[in-house]
Amino acid sequence: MTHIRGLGYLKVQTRHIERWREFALGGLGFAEGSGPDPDGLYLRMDERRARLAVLPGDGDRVLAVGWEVRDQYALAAVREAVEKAGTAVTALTPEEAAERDAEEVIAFTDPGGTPVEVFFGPVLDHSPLRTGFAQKFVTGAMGMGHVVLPTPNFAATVAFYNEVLGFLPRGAMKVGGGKVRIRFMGVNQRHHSLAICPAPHDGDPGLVHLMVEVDTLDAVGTALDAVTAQGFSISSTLGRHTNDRMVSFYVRAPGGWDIEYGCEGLLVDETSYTAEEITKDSYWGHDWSGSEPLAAFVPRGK
Ligand SMILES: Cc1ccc(O)c(O)c1CC[C@@H]1C(=O)CC[C@]2(C)C(=O)CC[C@@H]12
Ligand SMILES: [Fe+2]
Repeated sequence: MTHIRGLGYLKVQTRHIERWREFALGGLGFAEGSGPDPDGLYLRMDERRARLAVLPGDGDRVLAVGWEVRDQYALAAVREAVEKAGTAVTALTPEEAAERDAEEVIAFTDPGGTPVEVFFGPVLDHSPLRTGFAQKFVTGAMGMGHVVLPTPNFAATVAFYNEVLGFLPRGAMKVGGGKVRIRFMGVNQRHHSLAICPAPHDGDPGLVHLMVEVDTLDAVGTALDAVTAQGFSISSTLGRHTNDRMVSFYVRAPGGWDIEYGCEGLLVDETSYTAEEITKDSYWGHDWSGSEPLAAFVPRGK
């Protein structure tokens, strides 16, 4: 049983805030939101003030992966489980929680080095949402999307999410000549809210990709045209994944990680689902041959 309901927010730092602004607003059709840092880029997808926060800084790295729980009791249960597993937990101050638009937040680092936050009580923004292509982002009970995290401690990281945080296994795919498996995990009807990938190091950028889902194929195609026209590098062409049936493309964000932008993701029925092993990432498409190397997979110093 997991208390975690979905991916709530993602906070990243970048050296390229102006390029990020063009990318997210004109290219991906996020709506501009609001937040505490006047120089920050706050991106709205729904009735939250910001789902994706991009803050200017001296590097490109993930600052927090925010997982949402139902209430204060669920948050206390998560805190107890993480502490019992021997991981130090920080309870953020009410001021720090308010900065994240949440009532209460705890923070800790996972075995791969990713900064994790767990929160309840998101603050809502009820003003009309105007997305760039009049598309709707698929969030709600499915959370904001999924993240793929790199880790140099693969087994420990997978065990932490499954056994301490209670993420449900949602299948795997062999990589690296069959020696290791990428592992997918879910907490709601979205096939995966998280995937864990073996990587040579921790540290920057600490992300492989963030997937966001929209309600129409036309919005996916429109975003693909827009980021292409803006000169962003397409890491993978359009394709349909075999596990979550998502039709998506991947585009390189400033900072060396990707945004996956898709539609038509599967709804998992837990009464019949069993964890599968896929042998192809996609039924068609998803040509990665033009991809610039993902920073998470390039050994340090190269
Ligand atoms: C296989 C798969 C199914 C559903 C997804 O949402 C999804 O992101 C993936 C994996 C994509 C994966 C990646 O993100 C980094 C580069 C990878 C490891 C490849 O080189 C092939 C599969 C790619
Ligand atoms: Fe993905």
